[in-house]
Amino acid sequence: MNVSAQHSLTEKLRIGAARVGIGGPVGSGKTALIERLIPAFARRNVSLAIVTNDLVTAEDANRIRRSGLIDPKRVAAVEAGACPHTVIREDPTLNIAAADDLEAQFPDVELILIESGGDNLASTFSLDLVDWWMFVIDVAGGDDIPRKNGPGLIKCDLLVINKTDLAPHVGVDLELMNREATAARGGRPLAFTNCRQQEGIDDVADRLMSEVLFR
Ligand SMILES: Nc1nc2c(ncn2[C@@H]2O[C@H](COP(=O)(O)OP(=O)(O)OP(=O)(O)O)[C@@H](O)[C@H]2O)c(=O)[nH]1
Repeated sequence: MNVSAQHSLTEKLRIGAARVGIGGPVGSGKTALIERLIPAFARRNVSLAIVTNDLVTAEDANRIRRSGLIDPKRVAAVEAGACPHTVIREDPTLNIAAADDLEAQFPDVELILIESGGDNLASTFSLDLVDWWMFVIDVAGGDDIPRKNGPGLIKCDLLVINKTDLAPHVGVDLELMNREATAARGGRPLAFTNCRQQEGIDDVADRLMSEVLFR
């Protein structure tokens, strides 16, 4: 994490919940990752709230509310009405307001996960909105994705490569993907997950515990 991000994180923690972005292409498994992280944070006694972003619906928020994993009132929906990155980067006002509202309703909240709508590889989060962010790609999108050097993949605090269970079915060499993604990120961290079989989820949760919540 760079110095300004660290500073922003320290400032934010002093006045409220830490805010963590989850971005990535359509269908890479952002909502599935949140559904796995909710119980992982419950086991770690972290008070959680969630903001989802969709284009013109509240589809992802309703899916999480229906899951029974979290109090539905702790899930807020933002309808972007535009390219998803506009409301997480250019003008994050709607998302900041949604997170502020959750904090006002639930003063004990320690961590707010903000899921972007599915976007392209150039999608990034404003540090006015989040303190730390993940970018989720999936194995089925192709093992050439890390070689494309998209800003989302390069700049995020943690790259998550999901759907490892599909690797044998789509001819992806996970070791090669690991080497190329690590090189593209200059050695910064990445995690492999399989949300279907809950693999790698605890590693992601533990990283957030130490890097974001300092616990
Ligand atoms: N095989 C497999 N399927 C997965 C995994 N994670 C998610 N999926 C499936 O991939 C599809 C998309 O997952 P979502 O969690 O909806 O993806 P998303 O990134 O939130 O999608 P958008 O919000 O539309 O951008 C669903 O059918 C999931 O069940 C995984 O690790 N393995």
